[in-house]
Amino acid sequence: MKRSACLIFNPVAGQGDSEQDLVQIRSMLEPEFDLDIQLTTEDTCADELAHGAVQRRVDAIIASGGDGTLSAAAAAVVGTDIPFGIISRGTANAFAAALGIPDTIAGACQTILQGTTRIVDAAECNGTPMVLLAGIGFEAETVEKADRESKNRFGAIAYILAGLQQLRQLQPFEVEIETEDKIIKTSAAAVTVANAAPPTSVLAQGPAGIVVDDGLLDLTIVAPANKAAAIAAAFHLFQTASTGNAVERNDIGYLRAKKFKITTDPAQKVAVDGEILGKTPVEIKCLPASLKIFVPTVEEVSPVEKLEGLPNLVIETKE
Ligand SMILES: Nc1ncnc2c1ncn2[C@@H]1O[C@H](COP(=O)(O)OP(=O)(O)OP(=O)(O)O)[C@@H](O)[C@H]1O
Repeated sequence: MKRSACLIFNPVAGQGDSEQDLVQIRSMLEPEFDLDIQLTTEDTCADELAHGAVQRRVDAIIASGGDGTLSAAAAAVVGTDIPFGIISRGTANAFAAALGIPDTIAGACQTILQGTTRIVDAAECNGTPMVLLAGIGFEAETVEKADRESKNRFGAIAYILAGLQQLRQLQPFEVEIETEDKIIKTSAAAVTVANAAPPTSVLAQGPAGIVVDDGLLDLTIVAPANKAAAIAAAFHLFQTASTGNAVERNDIGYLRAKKFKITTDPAQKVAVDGEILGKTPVEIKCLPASLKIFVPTVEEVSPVEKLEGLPNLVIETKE
């Protein structure tokens, strides 16, 4: 008998042809799964559909859409033992990048079909489930500026444009961060608490790698003195994220803990997994080993050599 799976599909996500995408997903998954396809609408959000599927005790829940759809569906699956599949069709696809899942439809479906699962941590921000990260200050303002129209026109560049626009109005704030064993007070322009983060979420990249199943959250504080320092700090974070080194600048700090209580003066906007949640204060805690996700059987290894395409290329193999 085929396994049952609920496919939650956002028909307006991303910039592709969603009818064609759905045909491709069905042709790959239906031979293996008895698919119950549920389309999101303006009023029926992915978490409502995923909650329904959890109650029906399906064998798998698969979400397909942008990061908004994926994190809303994941939020409903957190704390259950139902495996969760991700098929990204959005603008930034941070969810897939953070969890090491292919962002092509074929690669994502293949990952689900192979059936390998991994149990990862999730988190909770003021009671709302979170899988990736909470951005306080700068990032939340950027999320709000990268609106639907801008994403349709510019794709992922919308976030960079919104970030540059936001840099012009860099507003530092006072922050108090309380962990299980200390209270830290400082000034900051951005505070980011990550359970998992893609390399492109530069403001989360203080530590030398964010581990998604260590039972801990990683907090990064970015506190540049001016716009030039902000650009230098962002570039440094970008570099450290690509090389896997921890940051070494006085205006960037980081720490790890199971939970954080964060207050700011003045109150700052908070974005959780790319959606505006509200304003500070927030309490964020790790929910260890609470989400089972389909992952590739073999981790993709980045190639160590790339020579093809170079002009007049000759490669001689030595004896
Ligand atoms: N059928 C629909 N019609 C209009 N809006 C919808 C529909 N289904 C979902 N939505 C809206 O889509 C938003 C979620 O979009 P999602 O994140 O999946 O895609 P995206 O915005 O293209 O991707 P990204 O977040 O990567 O930019 C939610 O705000 C939801 O209300």
